[in-house]
Amino acid sequence: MAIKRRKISVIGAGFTGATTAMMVAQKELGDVVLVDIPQMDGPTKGKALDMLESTPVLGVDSRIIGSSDYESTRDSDVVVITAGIARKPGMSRDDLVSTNAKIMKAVTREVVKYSPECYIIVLTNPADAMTYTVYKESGFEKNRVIGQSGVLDTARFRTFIAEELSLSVEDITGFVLGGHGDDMVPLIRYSFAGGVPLTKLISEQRLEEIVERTRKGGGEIVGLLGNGSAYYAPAASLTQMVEAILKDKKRVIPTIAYLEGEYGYEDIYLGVPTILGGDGIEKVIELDLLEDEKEALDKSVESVRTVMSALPK
Ligand SMILES: NC(=O)C1=CN([C@@H]2O[C@H](COP(=O)(O)OP(=O)(O)OC[C@H]3O[C@@H](n4cnc5c(N)ncnc54)[C@H](O)[C@@H]3O)[C@@H](O)[C@H]2O)C=CC1
Ligand SMILES: O=C([O-])CC(=O)C(=O)O
Repeated sequence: MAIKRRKISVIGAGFTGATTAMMVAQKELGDVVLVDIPQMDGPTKGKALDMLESTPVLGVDSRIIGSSDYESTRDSDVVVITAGIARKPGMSRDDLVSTNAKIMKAVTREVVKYSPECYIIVLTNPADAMTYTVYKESGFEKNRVIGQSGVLDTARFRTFIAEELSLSVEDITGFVLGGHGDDMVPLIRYSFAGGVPLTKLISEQRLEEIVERTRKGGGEIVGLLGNGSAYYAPAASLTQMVEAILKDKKRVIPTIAYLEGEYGYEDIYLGVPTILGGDGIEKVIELDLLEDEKEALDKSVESVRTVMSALPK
């Protein structure tokens, strides 16, 4: 039997969606379908064609098309959802909940109709509550609906630590747990520079400042951009997750996963370390937490539950 080309659909052709489509194509992870609303049909097709015309120069054979018709997404292996509104300065991610929840429901119905076997990765904010919404609307198993926050939040933390120590970003590891909000929990105890605990290399006060900058990392970019939110690092994070699934890499990365008792929480999507591979979230990894770490995570869970309580029933 002939080997089938992989297909990745990206819903929402705005800043994050278009950048993700380009990065996924550049890595030749498969063919890409970029989808937006009918009113954006021309610009969506235009962006996709422009990307396609870059492939001879880049030397990659990914086909890229733009569309406002979900028929084009038929039989996708992975669908990335970036559709919805982004925050502007002065807003919190949680202010997006009601508008984006409606969009998630509409988008999910179309995605499921054409790709009932796919894996869905959700980026749209507030990401924990939106991933929960997509999970409920899709009727998929929990491992097939995955949210993005931890790769990005950890990448920000790693960037700031690498800058502080003048070391390669590659040699900094870390985990950020909890909801994708200002009370996320960067876990210092599980973060290392070349295997050396960060507490041996950076003062407690400086680490606290870096944790605080990480927590507010999204807001820092929103403030600088003035009219939208981050998209290069979010797109790189999504691309890493798509790759982990399509290549069955079994990466140990933080994702927004559905919890059924892990860490003591039930019926919630939350950022936790997971194994991401060919069957989506193959395992939630439970780290031992100290009392203050658990308290910080409880606080983050409270914030996620508050946002969830605003979801349309
Ligand atoms: N979880 C995370 O770490 C991150 C989440 N985000 C979130 O991702 C979302 C997208 O951000 P951007 O791409 O910067 O926004 P954007 O405004 O550039 O793009 C959003 C696109 O979604 C489209 N859209 C709206 N309704 C749609 C529908 N029903 N079907 C298909 N497309 C639809 C819009 O036409 C627009 O092109 C926002 O909610 C943002 O807050 C952004 C960065 C990181
Ligand atoms: O801050 C935002 O609104 C976008 C986002 O989630 C991030 O960049 O972390």
